[in-house]
Amino acid sequence: MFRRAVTALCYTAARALLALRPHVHRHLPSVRTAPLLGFNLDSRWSVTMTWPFSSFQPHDYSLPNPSWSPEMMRLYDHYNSLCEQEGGGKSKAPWVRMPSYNRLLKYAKGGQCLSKMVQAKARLFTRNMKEEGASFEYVVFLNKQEKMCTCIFQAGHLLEGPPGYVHGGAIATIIDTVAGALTTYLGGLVMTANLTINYRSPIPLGSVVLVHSLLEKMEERKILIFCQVTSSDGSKLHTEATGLFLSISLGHLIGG
Ligand SMILES: CCCCCCCCCCCC(=O)SCCNC(=O)CCNC(=O)[C@H](O)C(C)(C)COP(=O)(O)OP(=O)(O)OC[C@H]1O[C@@H](n2cnc3c(N)ncnc32)[C@H](O)[C@@H]1OP(=O)(O)O
Repeated sequence: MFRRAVTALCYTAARALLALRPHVHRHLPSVRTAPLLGFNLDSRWSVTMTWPFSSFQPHDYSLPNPSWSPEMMRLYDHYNSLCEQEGGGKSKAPWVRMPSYNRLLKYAKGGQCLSKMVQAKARLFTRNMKEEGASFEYVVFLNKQEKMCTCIFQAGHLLEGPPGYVHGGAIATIIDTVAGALTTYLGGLVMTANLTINYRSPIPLGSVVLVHSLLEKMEERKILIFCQVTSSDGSKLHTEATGLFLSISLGHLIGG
């Protein structure tokens, strides 16, 4: 009974979201589900926020906070200056800042009847830390024309792996997140099927790096992405990765 109610609620939210969207890109049918992940793609390929559950606007974690270092702010200001501005300025600009929230689908149930406690407390892995600057501080900029993303990532002290350096799992997480953001833009709801990572040089804890994610190939449901993590000036290669993402239906997430 509860399970059916949750499923019905999800579909109702999805339908409400789709109704909000006046235009759907004709060549990418699965992009219809993108609003579920917190952003909306209109006919000009801009990204605008949607929030289906109430008039309450959730916190956008991709905006600057006091923990951002001068280097993080410098890069943020640089990419932000390349973006479309509210009110129509730079409307031809290819770059868009992607908003980022700490939950995606409020009543997701992971294919089973999750307890109300789990549902209420579920938070996106990369946005679950209250202390600003302690773990993942990042902002993703999307280049619509080039089908690529650049993420500015500041790795906080709780992401330590080897002493003084970032944990390989944390690096994999930010790569998965940035590639996931790009593939969500390109293909709607997606899941990571395969991630292959080569760690080339360690990332100092607390430093700011760039995570570049680029579309390599898109064949039906399969989206192949290439990623590189470099120092903030681009001179040092830290990590390279390829990722295979598969477009999925909403049913794959919320179970049958
Ligand atoms: C701003 C907001 C942003 C939001 C930003 C959000 C960021 C978060 C991003 C995090 C993303 C994640 O971590 S996702 C969590 C980690 N991933 C998972 O848990 C996925 C678990 N796996 C699955 O659920 C499933 O295996 C799927 C969905 C990946 C695929 O299942 P399926 O849909 O049934 O597809 P299936 O028929 O098996 O395969 C379809 C085709 O893909 C191929 N294929 C399938 N898997 C693989 C594979 N690993 N390697 C090679 N090829 C594969 C098959 O051979 C087949 O090819 P052919 O015969 O057609 O040629």
